[in-house]
Amino acid sequence: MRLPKYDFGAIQVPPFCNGKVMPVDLTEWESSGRVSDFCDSELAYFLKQIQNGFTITFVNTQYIHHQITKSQPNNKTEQDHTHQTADLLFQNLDQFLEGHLHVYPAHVDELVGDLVQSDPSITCFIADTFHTWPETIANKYNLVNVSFWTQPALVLSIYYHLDLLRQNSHFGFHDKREDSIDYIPGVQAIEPKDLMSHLQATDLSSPMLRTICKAFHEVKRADFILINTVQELESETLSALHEKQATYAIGPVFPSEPTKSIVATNLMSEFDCTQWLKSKPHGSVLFISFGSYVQVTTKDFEEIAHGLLLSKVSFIWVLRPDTTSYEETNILPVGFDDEIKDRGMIVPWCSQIKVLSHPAVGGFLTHCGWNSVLESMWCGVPMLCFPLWTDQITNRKLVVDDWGIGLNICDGVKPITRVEVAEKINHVMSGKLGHGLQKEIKNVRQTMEDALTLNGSSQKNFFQFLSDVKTKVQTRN
Ligand SMILES: O=c1ccn([C@@H]2O[C@H](COP(=O)(O)OP(=O)(O)O[C@H]3O[C@H](CO)[C@@H](O)[C@H](O)[C@H]3O)[C@@H](O)[C@H]2O)c(=O)[nH]1
Repeated sequence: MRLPKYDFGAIQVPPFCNGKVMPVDLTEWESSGRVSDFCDSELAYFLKQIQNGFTITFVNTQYIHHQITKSQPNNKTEQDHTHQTADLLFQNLDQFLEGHLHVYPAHVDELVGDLVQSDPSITCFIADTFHTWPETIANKYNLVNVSFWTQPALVLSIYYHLDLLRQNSHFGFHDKREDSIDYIPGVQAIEPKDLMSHLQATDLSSPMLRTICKAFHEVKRADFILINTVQELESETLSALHEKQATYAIGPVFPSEPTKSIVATNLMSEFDCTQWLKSKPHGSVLFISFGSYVQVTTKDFEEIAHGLLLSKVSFIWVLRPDTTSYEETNILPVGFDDEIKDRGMIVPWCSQIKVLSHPAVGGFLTHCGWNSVLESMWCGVPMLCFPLWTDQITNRKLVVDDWGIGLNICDGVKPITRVEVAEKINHVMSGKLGHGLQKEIKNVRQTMEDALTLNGSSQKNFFQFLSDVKTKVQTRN
């Protein structure tokens, strides 16, 4: 079913909610290859699981839908309704967020209204926690409101208690307090420097902070919150959240055999690194990736490149075409290719989880995006942390300070230097330090595996969630 095109008015943002509405049998969808084209694999798998006893309608954005269609040269059945506004997405984040706040909700409202009218059996509404409108819309159409959180419980809990941070002058002031934050329920004392980057800002009127304040006000009124984390890893934080609201840790949300997954995580084609990895000794290769969209400054990029040369380790480096804002296509230092020869491999994209699970890989230099952290833990690969913004700053604390499964690449205050990069790489890849990290990460992997077994916490939480949703729906009816 395709809904009519909406007019996005004066603010030009990528068209959101009028994309593709898929009343899906995901089994069929997958075998027809459509899931594999889908860029948000977390959500696809999540939907597949949740299908248990439910019918799912998946609403995709028109922009993403267009990207998917474009990537399929043989797909002649889909019409292209999309404006070419994609580049605006990150070129002007503020403008994008203004659209997100002011234009988007009306369209979601209209879309959900149409859906509910055409199918009155729709009872439940699942949306990403960062959205600012779920409560209003769920209420209007009498739907059970489920918030889906894609970062650690620690990060959710901090956003959840923004009011406390403000009362204590740790957020929203120019001369913020610099002492530890020890009053967030279920959260051990945390330093202000470890807060998410958005909370380090002081301009409360910025579109980002307005979005955050509104979204985390809304989430308090959700009926249920699903979190892509593991109960045993964040038990105190989750218990404290659960006292306030029904919260379910159901992670890690990726296929139980991710290396066999047919779900691509991006529309860029994946470079196959297997043959190259086969030629390398066990645990000798460092994998480097900064996720799907953050950019590295040109200075940091250069220091990392030189640090790699100095370290002498073998590596695979994912360099997306937009990894830095360099205009030139060749962004690597002069002579880099000659120096690395067959020691290093640069790829535009690959299957990260396949690379991480290869025995030749012994370390991961990561920006600490939550999916990367989960995947690294799953594959038992110690991390070298280079957080860039948002939750990555706080995720680093979990990885290095709390779980002891990674090292900092730098102190986060002074700029990184090539010498320090090389030293840290060598620490992770060899010697006593590396072995200690490996021991800890094996325990974490075991915890994750246990959570996913039939009697494990994530499975149990998930079934509890399904049962609670059914009860809630019945009560409402
Ligand atoms: O060559 C590559 C590089 C990455 N990936 C995948 O891309 C995803 C990257 O996700 P993540 O590590 O979470 O990073 P971002 O794409 O940067 O994720 C955004 O969303 C996350 C979840 O909300 C946040 O934790 C991050 O801070 C935010 O930047 C992972 O599944 C990787 O396996 C690949 O498959 N191949």
